[in-house]
Amino acid sequence: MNKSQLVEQIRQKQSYLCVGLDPSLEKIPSHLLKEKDPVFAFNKVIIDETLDFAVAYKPNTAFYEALGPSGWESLEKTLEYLPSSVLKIADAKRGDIGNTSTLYAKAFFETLKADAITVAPYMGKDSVAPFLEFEGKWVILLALTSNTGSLDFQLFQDTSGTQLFEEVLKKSQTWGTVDNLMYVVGATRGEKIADVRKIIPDHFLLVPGVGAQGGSLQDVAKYGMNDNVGLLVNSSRGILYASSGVDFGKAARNEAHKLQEEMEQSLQEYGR
Ligand SMILES: O=c1ccn([C@@H]2O[C@H](COP(=O)(O)O)[C@@H](O)[C@H]2O)c(=O)[nH]1
Repeated sequence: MNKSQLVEQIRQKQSYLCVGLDPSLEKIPSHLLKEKDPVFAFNKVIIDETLDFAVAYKPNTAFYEALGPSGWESLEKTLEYLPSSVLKIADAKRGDIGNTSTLYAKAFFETLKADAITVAPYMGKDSVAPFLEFEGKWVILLALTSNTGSLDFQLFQDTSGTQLFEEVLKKSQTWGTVDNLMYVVGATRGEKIADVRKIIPDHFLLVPGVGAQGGSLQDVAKYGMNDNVGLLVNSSRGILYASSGVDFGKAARNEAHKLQEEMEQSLQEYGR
């Protein structure tokens, strides 16, 4: 999915919601455990119920890898099930020396057919470039993450006052374009999104951290929205586990709908 198709979907659905598909066997409703593939059965209901309100889905690969081969199979089936009208993001946080990155890229873009993958920037340009060589695919580079540990390195300032995440943005934006490179910026750092936008006004941001982590959607919209909206805001647990009963699909739908309505309001407020 290219940028204009993504923006078109956002405008059509009046939503920039990304649903995080992070299923764990301990948390999915117990009646699904009798299914042959409980993880896929769970994801399928979540996708069916939220599709009206979401433009992207983000399975975090850890939740599948932890289950061994069957988990990988559930991930494959989930990505296959998602329609081409949504952006399929593999949240895998990969990145390694060049030849290894190429194989990660093949695994996620060619074998699993994801549209986008999250990549860690720490190993530098040659670890990210192989992902950017895949036509029509997206790299989503970690810039300023939502966890408290982002204080350890990402907010570290050099002697000129530049913070590490700012350096990551400044340098890495030359590696790709606004058509194949996005950035992860946590919703828990709402006010910092204004600093991010000073460096990369036009790139899309993938913003996790609303819902279970308590980030503010209003702040994200206020500081992060650009002319093309430029935002994909993720919620995983807040949607997936809105109910642990047989009504989990409807409860997920309600949560996704609530977020979509807030998003629609913000789109109107900022004239997008
Ligand atoms: O900075 C980051 C980067 C990635 N994540 C991932 O997003 C989801 C958030 O899940 P919630 O349940 O909505 O909190 C999860 O997959 C994280 O690994 C992040 O939270 N922050």
